[in-house]
Amino acid sequence: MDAIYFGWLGLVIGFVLWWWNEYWYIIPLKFKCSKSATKLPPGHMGLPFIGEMISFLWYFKIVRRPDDFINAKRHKYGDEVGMFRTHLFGTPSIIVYTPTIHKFVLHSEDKFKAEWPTIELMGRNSIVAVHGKAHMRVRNFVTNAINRPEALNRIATLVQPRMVAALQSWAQMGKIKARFETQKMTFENIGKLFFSKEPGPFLNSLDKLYQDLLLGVRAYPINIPGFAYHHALQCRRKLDDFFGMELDNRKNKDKVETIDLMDGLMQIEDDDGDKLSDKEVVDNIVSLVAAGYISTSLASTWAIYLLAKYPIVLKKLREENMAFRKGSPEDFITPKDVSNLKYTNKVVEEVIRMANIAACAFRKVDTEVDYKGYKIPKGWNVILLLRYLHTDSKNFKDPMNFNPDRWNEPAKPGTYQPFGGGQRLCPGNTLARIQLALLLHHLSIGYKWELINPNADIIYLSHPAPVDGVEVKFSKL
Ligand code: HEM
Repeated sequence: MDAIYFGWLGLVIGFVLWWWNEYWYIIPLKFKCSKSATKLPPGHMGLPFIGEMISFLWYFKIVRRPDDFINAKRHKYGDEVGMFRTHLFGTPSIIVYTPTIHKFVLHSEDKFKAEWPTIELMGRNSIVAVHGKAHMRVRNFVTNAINRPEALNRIATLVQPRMVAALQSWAQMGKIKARFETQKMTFENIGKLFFSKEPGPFLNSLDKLYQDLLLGVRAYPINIPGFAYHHALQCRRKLDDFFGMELDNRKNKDKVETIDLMDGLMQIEDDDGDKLSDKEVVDNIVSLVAAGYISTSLASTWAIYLLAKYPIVLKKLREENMAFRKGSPEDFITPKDVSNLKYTNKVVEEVIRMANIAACAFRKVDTEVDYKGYKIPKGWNVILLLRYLHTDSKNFKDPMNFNPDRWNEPAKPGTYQPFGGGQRLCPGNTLARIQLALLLHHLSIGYKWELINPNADIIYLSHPAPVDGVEVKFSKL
């Protein structure tokens, strides 16, 4: 009798929990929709509070097939409009996964606002935090500082010595974890390019501050001692102190030469002759380092991994780069050489496509939107699954195959968005591409390497990477 009673009770509780979010979020909206011709996108809102997080984590963390999260939904609800409703990261959300709707969302900044949950860590004046005209203004400064021709020319000159030194030291070690070593090399180059600091104990301490800051960006914003977010805020304050002092030192110099990104941010003037305020310079240099650090180093890690997996690609890459080799493998190449390295540039794109470093982009719906007869409710999140564009066989033939030759033809419009799009298109994309091409040059002409665990699993959270950190045997050619 008891067993039957508890069985029924369990069923009833299960039923209520399963449908709770639907009643809570959807029924009021459906009532509104019934008065208009629009309807909500298909989908399910999951359990109270956690929504569909279990399913998301199941695909991303446990079975490690992230794209099947969407495939399962496509299978269940069909492919009508390229979006589903769900509840993820504590918020009712719409997931979008086709080029057309990605374009619509990325190019409608007035309707879909980029929003960071932990904005204090990036700074309220940072490019990622501001909107509308304020965003355009800061963005102009930032893109100008990074992408001025003289800034890009400097990149090639400044990053190659550290790259060459790092590769030589890897060969001496004989066995490395590429993820760890590329991270170290990237931060040393960022130190040089962005704020002219040489490798050493001080730069290492800044590196640690950034690593902890970035842990806080992905953590729940609980500002209590012992929590990652609280510690990240402390790191942020220390970074503010450092960059504030650096700014004062630079302002007190008689003659300021534009040598790095921070100088660029300090000096550039807009059409009205205005410069960024001190706070704006600090917030933006902090967030540029944060945005460029792990992303660029992961691209390098993936290049090492994929080239080891695909020796035929490495052979072609080597042949092309050998032809551009100057006197010795340690000699540097110029940005002009890079633009002539046609196959290398295809390898760069293919690494970035396969690596899917930024799996998603997030937006908050600012005003209710009707899209092709479907309602996207105000206040919900929109999650753009950038990675899914690159792994969908509708967009790329045999998508899981690392094939730089696919770039003999341009990608179909809207299918390749590793750097996002619209007004928030990554301003560091050229910098990231050039750095990767330079690394590919020096790697391919001077070194050989072999994966120690060729079948290592791939993890997808917080960033995609082989679980062993890409352990390789590394030596001179
Ligand atoms: C392979 C390397 C990189 C990848 C895959 C990448 C990816 C992205 C993506 C997808 C976005 C758009 C996010 C959104 O729409 O919400 C973005 C924005 C951004 N990225 Fe990158 N990024 C990379 C390297 C860099 C570098 C090197 C820098 C700095 C120099 C940088 C700075 C930024 C900034 C500041 C934004 C915000 C732009 C804005 O809000 O207007 N990124 N990045």
